[in-house]
Amino acid sequence: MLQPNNVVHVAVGVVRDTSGRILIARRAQHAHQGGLWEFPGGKLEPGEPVLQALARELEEEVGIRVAAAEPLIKIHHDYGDRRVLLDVWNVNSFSGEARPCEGQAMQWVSAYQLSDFAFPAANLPIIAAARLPAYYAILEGADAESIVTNCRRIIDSGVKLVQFRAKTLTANDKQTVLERVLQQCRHHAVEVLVNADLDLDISQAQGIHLSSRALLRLDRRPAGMRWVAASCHTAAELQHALAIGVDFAVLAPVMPTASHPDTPPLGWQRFSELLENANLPVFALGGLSRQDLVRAQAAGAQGIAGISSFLA
Ligand SMILES: Nc1nc2c([nH]c(=O)n2[C@@H]2O[C@H](COP(=O)(O)OP(=O)(O)OP(=O)(O)O)[C@@H](O)[C@H]2O)c(=O)[nH]1
Ligand SMILES: [Mg+2]
Repeated sequence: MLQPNNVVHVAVGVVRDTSGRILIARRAQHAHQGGLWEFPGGKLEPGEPVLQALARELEEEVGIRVAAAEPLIKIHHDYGDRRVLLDVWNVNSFSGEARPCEGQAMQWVSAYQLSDFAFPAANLPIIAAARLPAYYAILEGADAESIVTNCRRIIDSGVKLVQFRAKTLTANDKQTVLERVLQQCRHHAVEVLVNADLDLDISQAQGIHLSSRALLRLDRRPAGMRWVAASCHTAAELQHALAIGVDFAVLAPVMPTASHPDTPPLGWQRFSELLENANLPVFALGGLSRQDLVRAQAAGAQGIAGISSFLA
């Protein structure tokens, strides 16, 4: 891809072994952002396609041959002395055994250990993206029992990230149902974010999900939460999410939906344009199903969010 002359386009790999551990290496002291940890990768040569650069850099730096890679996230960052576009790919399929070919320190770590290491500033959203799954299910239901049943179906379908959005329940029921959902999810290592509009005690949950209205009212990230997410519909909302330190966003509606028939859909083209400067992981929402994952990732998304699509 052609970048403005002064932007350094970099191919970066989040390389995972069969147990899900991620490969990190330490940058040489004399290098740009020297001494900090990184995901292996490097600059594109003039005219070189990004996947070719990724394969070349991973072979040169850590001695592996990439068999397949999927787009994870693109980050634009201005270091003051250099502007970079980090073009980050998931590499789950490769041959050879990783080794530090340039004498660098190298380690395999779990996604959660990544925060124990010092990375360059641009890497914060890459670490969030590396930890997040590809599906985010929104848990709703007409009454308490159907919410608990839907939760079971979501868990059985293998989804690992859920937003609790039980808007139909009475104030009394909400907290009780949340506790049942949290218990169910904990058993299956499923993380739960609670919609902020519900106004519940969320100390046992893993995160909070802000509606776009709640997002715009805040001027800083809510404290004490592993995950802070936000619903966005516009570039301004995405920028505000980034400014206050939200970990990831949901951008909607991509396609027409029965639940919001009067809201014009963004379509994939506009969706992808909005993501160009988002600099944080974004799930696509609205009229989509699991089958749209490859399309969504090609448009720059972390993955797919949905209500009914996960209950099939
Ligand atoms: N590979 C890599 N580069 C990163 C990361 N995060 C980040 O800000 N960068 C920046 O992206 C640029 C990539 O440069 P690089 O030093 O890896 O490039 P390279 O392998 O081609 O090195 P070379 O210049 O020695 O040939 C640097 O400015 C570096 O600071 C990351 O996680 N991995
Ligand atoms: Mg490099």
